[in-house]
Order: sequence, then C-alpha cells, then structure tokens
Amino acid sequence: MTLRALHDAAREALDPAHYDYVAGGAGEERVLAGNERAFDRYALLPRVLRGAEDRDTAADLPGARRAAPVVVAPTAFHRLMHPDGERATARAAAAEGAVLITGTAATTAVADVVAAARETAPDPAVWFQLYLHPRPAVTEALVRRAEKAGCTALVVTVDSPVFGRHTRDLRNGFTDLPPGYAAENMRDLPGAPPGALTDIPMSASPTWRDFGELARMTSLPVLVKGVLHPADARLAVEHGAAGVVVSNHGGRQSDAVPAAVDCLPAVVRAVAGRVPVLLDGGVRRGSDVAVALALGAAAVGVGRPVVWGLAAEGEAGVRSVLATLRDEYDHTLALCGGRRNADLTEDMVVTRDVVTRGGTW
Ligand SMILES: Cc1cc2nc3c(=O)[nH]c(=O)nc-3n(C[C@H](O)[C@H](O)[C@H](O)COP(=O)(O)O)c2cc1C
Ligand SMILES: O=C(O)C(=O)c1ccccc1
Repeated sequence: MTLRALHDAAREALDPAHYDYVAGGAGEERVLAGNERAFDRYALLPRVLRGAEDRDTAADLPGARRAAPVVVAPTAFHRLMHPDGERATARAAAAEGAVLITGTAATTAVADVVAAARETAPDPAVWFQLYLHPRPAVTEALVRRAEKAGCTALVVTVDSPVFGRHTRDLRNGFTDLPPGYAAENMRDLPGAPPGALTDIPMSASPTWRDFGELARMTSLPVLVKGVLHPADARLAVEHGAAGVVVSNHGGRQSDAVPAAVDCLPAVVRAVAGRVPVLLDGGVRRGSDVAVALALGAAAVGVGRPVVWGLAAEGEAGVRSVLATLRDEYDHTLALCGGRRNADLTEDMVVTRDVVTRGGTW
C-alpha cells in the first residue's frame, strides 16, 4: 500500500477523535500544511554519469551506526492506534534497521519497547524522548529508566514550554488518555502521580543550563529536538548536544513558525559539521528524504505516516511505511546519480519557481 492508502485505511479504522489527535495541528494548522507544502517547492537537479550502482544509504547517527536515514519520530499513544501499540512499532523499526524514538508519552514502558525491538533484531537502536522536568529528580529518574532499558541515545524536546493548542482536540474534548491507558513511563517517579497525560512534564522553566546538566548526568548521546533558530543550534552544540533535530513538532506547537525544511540550511551552516542534524515535519515520499539530505540533514524523522501504518495494519503497516520510504529514497538517489547519501549536495536542490522561469544558473 502507498503511504496515502495507509493514511486512508487508518482514517477508516480509527475513532474519529483519535484520528484528529494524530492528523491535527495547532491553531489554524498553517504550519501543519506548510511543512508538506514546503517540500513541493523543491526540485532535485540530478547529476549524470557518475556511476550510481552499488548504492548504500546507511547513515551514522548518535548511538546508531549504519542506520536507515529515516527514523521513527516520537509520537504518543500507540496502543490507542492499534492493540499491539509501541511493541509493533518497535518490531517494525528493528526489522527495517530504523532508529525508533520512543517517548515519555508512550503507552508501553520503555523497557518493554526495547525488549520487543530485541526480539526482532540483535542490536536495535531505540532512543528515548523526554522533556526537561522542572524537578531534576524526575528528569533523572526518566533518564535512568531509559539507560536501564538499553536505549542508545536520549532526545530532549525543547519546543514545548507549554502544551500546544490542538484545535481539533479542543473541539472533540480529547484532552487525556481514556480509562485503561496510561503514559507508562511516568509511573512511580519521585513525587509524580502515575501515568495521566497531564502529568507529562511540559514546563517553561528549563534553560540551556538544565540541558547541560542532563547531558552531563548521562554517558548516552543527547540530541535536542525542536530547534529552528541557528543561534539555538549553536547553543545546543556548546551545551553538549550530540545532534540537533530541526522540527516544529509537526505543526502541533506554534502555528507561527516556518516550515521545518526551510529552517534546515541555516541550522546546518550554524552546526558546521560538529554534530549530525536531523529534520522532521512533512516528509511523505523518498524525494522529500533526498531533498532534506541534500540540504545537509543526516537523516529525517517521520511522525504521522508511521502512526497511519500502525493504525491500518499494525507491525506490517509500519514496516511498509519504512520500506516504501527507503525504496523510494534509494530510487531517487540513483536518479540523482548518487551512491551515498553524501553524493546529494546543496547545489542539487532548486526551487520549482526557478526551474519554471528557466533558471538563473
Ligand atoms: C500524534 C503525535 C504525537 C506526538 N507526540 C510527540 C511527543 O510525545 N514528543 C515529541 O517530541 N514529539 C511528538 N510529536 C512530534 C513528532 O515527533 C514529529 O516532530 C512530527 O510528527 C513530525 O512531523 P510529521 O508528522 O509531519 O512527520 C508527535 C506528533 C504526533 C503527530
Ligand atoms: O501530541 C503531541 O504532539 C505531544 O507532543 C504530546 C505531549 C505530551 C503528551 C502527549 C503528546
């Protein structure tokens, strides 16, 4: 099934309020729409006769050598989307050689997620996404939980000082997990009530200093997710980040920010090769992966398409999303005359306006 067909099947399968929770964004959903539309403006200018056989699309990422260049972005509540929940997502990502970022808002405990991935592949890469909690003891407990489970990197989301205003959720009255489901990673933390969505820490108090402390409290690589401004990318590296994820949270936080891919080039320049830069938001086809990699991303994250695959067909649906993106990307790389991700370079990305006007080069 194509990604679009999986989306349509997921919409059929899901409770409409749960569908809206995944599909929706903040405010008027301008950023949500803009992330996808931004990719439509880019075209790839191929190189020819470079020898494009024996292609190898592996990426070296923090805590994940030779990973697929498409990682599973952290998305909440997989058990609401399919009875197999995060375990199915973990098995699919492991089978496809893709990093899975599981998170604080998962409905399966991180130890069980890593265990499911290990049933499928001997050395899977599972990263753990968290928010900086105003109480350092809670942050530290989450970090130890992820370390003990066997996660190979941490991802700190920094674009959420407050909850996003998800218009559809407010309209549907979907403001917490239904009975019988819990944010399993929030159980039994120091001084925290167990498992309600509203217990997931989103706080406006943390600063780069808190991030630096977290990076020092663990030997795992720590990535920062949700950077758009190049000055913040520089600060992230200075405070010990092992990677930067350019992201506007899939249009679910501010509805006034640029499309994620439009922020990528300036962040790549600011980071200047010191750590890998990842991009998420609006990636829906292999050529989107190629554009992001040509603009300097080491890998891309996919959020909603993975959830659609899960809701439509469980583990097989997630595998199909990841395999489709990998195959389409490999095909695009060949058509661009490339054998390695690094063969896609910034000069090969042009805007469609330039092409239709006849070009300026
Ligand atoms: C249903 C849903 C839940 C999400 N939950 C989280 C989360 O708990 N933590 C986080 O950092 N990002 C979360 N995100 C944002 C994704 O990690 C990612 O940034 C975004 O979905 C990428 O855009 P895409 O859906 O267009 O691929 C969520 C996104 C969706 C759609
Ligand atoms: O829905 C989201 O985008 C998200 O990031 C989140 C955060 C906390 C709990 C559940 C979801």
